[in-house]
Amino acid sequence: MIEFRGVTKQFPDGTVAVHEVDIVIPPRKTTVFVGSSGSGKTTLLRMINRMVDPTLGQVLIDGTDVATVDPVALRRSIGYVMQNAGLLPHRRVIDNVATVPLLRGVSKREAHAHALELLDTVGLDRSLADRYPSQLSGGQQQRVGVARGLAVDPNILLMDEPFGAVDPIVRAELQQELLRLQGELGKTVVFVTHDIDEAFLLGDQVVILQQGGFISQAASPAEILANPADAFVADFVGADRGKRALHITDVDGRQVVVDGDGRPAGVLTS
Ligand SMILES: Nc1ncnc2c1ncn2[C@@H]1O[C@H](COP(=O)(O)OP(=O)(O)OP(=O)(O)O)[C@@H](O)[C@H]1O
Repeated sequence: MIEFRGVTKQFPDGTVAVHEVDIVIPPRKTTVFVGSSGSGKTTLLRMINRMVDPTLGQVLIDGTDVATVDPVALRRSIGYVMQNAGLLPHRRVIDNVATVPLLRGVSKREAHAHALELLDTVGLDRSLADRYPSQLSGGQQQRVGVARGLAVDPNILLMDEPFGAVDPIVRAELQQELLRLQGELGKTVVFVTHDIDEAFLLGDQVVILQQGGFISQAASPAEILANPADAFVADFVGADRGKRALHITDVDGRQVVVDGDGRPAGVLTS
């Protein structure tokens, strides 16, 4: 379990990125931070592995304040996947995946064998292992980024807009892959996005942030849709514009569910 207790982050230039955040991130579930640009999502995420330290308050992992843990050791024990995959361009795919285990002292043979298994896990052919990142598609690079994040077998996987830079079709594939992986691996995933649809698809818990790093609501997608905490949330999730309002129409005796834009969403069965 990860817990933020009264966490505020003010940068030296005076910008308050995160304001008095209290939140519990349950284990083995996916929690998504969602909000518009500059609402403090990345800053919150980076406080988990001490890439950023809070100005006030505490971040605890299983009851231990991360401020008491060596930052390098902490970072090497937590998976981190970033936008554009963040791969090292002059290193082969297999070396990119094996980077952190090698730094932790795992033998090269073992690290490479595990890296090949991880390519299987993320749905990449092992024949790609010897390529360089520039010889892969954007979606393949992201998968390598996920494999690298999983390479130390972390309990916690941090993902910062990992699918932001790929086209919508590849993005939908990667989202489904993450759902599959999460079903198999059961990591504590903390995922950042500015896309509410992605948040609702992936999140067991969705945390909606406003400018200034305030949490408007933290709940399951169903709870947020049913009971948006305030007008900001209602607007952000599109509830008040009828975007997500579903209704039922009768087509040849079958009840078809149609969304606010008139698109069929499914058929009602009893
Ligand atoms: N090192 C820094 N120094 C000063 N201000 C910063 C620093 N890093 C972030 N900020 C500011 O803190 C606020 C929150 O930034 P953050 O990157 O956490 O937001 P975000 O929600 O992740 O945004 P985006 O979706 O654009 O990545 C912004 O106003 C940003 O300009």
